[in-house]
Amino acid sequence: MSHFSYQNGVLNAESVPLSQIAAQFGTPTYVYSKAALLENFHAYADACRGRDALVCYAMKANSNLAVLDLLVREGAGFDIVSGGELLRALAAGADPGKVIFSGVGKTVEEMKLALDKGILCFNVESIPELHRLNDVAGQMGKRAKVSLRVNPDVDAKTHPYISTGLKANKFGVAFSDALDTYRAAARLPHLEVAGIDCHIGSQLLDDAPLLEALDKLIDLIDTLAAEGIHLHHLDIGGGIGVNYGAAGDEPPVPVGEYIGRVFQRIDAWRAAKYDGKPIKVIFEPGRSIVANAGALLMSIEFLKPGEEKNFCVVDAAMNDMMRPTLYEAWMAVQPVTPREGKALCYDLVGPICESGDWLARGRELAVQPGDLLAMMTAGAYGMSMASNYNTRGRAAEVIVDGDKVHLVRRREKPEELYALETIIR
Ligand SMILES: Cc1ncc(COP(=O)(O)O)c(C=O)c1O
Ligand SMILES: N[C@@H](CCCC[NH3+])C(=O)O
Repeated sequence: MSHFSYQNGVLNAESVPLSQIAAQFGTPTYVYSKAALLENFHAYADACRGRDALVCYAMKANSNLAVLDLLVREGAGFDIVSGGELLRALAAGADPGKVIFSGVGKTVEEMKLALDKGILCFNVESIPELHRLNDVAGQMGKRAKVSLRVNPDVDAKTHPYISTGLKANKFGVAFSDALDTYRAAARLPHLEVAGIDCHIGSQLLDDAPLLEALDKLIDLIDTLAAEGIHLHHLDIGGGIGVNYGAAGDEPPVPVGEYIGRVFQRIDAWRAAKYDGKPIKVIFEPGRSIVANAGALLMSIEFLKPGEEKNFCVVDAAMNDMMRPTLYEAWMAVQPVTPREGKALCYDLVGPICESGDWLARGRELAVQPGDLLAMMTAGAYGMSMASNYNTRGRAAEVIVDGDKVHLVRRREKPEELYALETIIR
């Protein structure tokens, strides 16, 4: 169910008109629906109920503290990729015992911080990383729990920039090297081999590649068990993709169905081969928790008819939402208060000095300067990828809860953007 809908001719977030939010907080503003966030998280959590499972929200998708806090209160764990994300998760009250640390380039300082805070597991991606973590843990008198991120060489059939599980990608340990790498890890005194992990890519609409990767991990767990290396958890990586609403797009497989199929396979395997030994299952969804819970609200500055194209110049830009220019991603754009009248075909562009500064192309819109537009399904990889390019302050963020609106990040002021810099005299 969408928590953004037209009521009395105005697009609402839950029961608040977006026009009211724009009047109160200005534009561009990210608007999130609390009900949608919770519903999306519960699609995972409910499907895992009664199971030894953990949903670790991949906070890179949207790391606003208020979003994290809502998920902490629902029992979420977190998938982090930096020391900064760890501190952010802890600031939101996360239980470090539910935090897993992914990423190919963990620094010594990040490892120290994570060991000090007592995270659940490091998802290690290479042999040099294993050695670094072993050294750091040894110096601290600790044993680090590790899982190897195995690259199962499965085609996720998604955009090449967000496909991560192929041999050509920088991520993980090659499947053919996994056994030797586990043996090496098991010999290191300050590591405890705890699990296995993979993440083959993002925005997967079909779960077949995910299940193919799961089968490969299961085979490897059996091979390891035969060598006396017993794993306690299996982490299958990111979640299912979302429906961005482009014409002809396939709908994503429902989250509950996907998780059901994961447990079916795991149950069949444990009954047949793994002697019914317990194994915790970890999921790392990001996009599917937050994407459709968010919209980017913007105003039209100018309409600029061109010889070849008409441009609709808005006050949001590629620094607020990178997905279109970075991946040629199609994002839905809706007028907040639709007008009667002739629609024209527009490219939606921002004020940044780059031809790549576009948010949508070839959209039929009946609009006037000053009108509000909402970019839909913008809650994931929107604000978290925003920058200050062109010395633009990042957008405000609000969370709507029923008829209440909470400002959860105020708009940056231009003078804050150079406050960290120093002139040399
Ligand atoms: C290691 C890892 N886990 C989880 C995710 C989250 O993926 P998604 O947002 O597709 O659920 C990502 C991002 O692709 C990732 O790199
Ligand atoms: N940032 C990407 C997803 C990358 C996922 C991170 N591994 C997007 O907007 O679709």
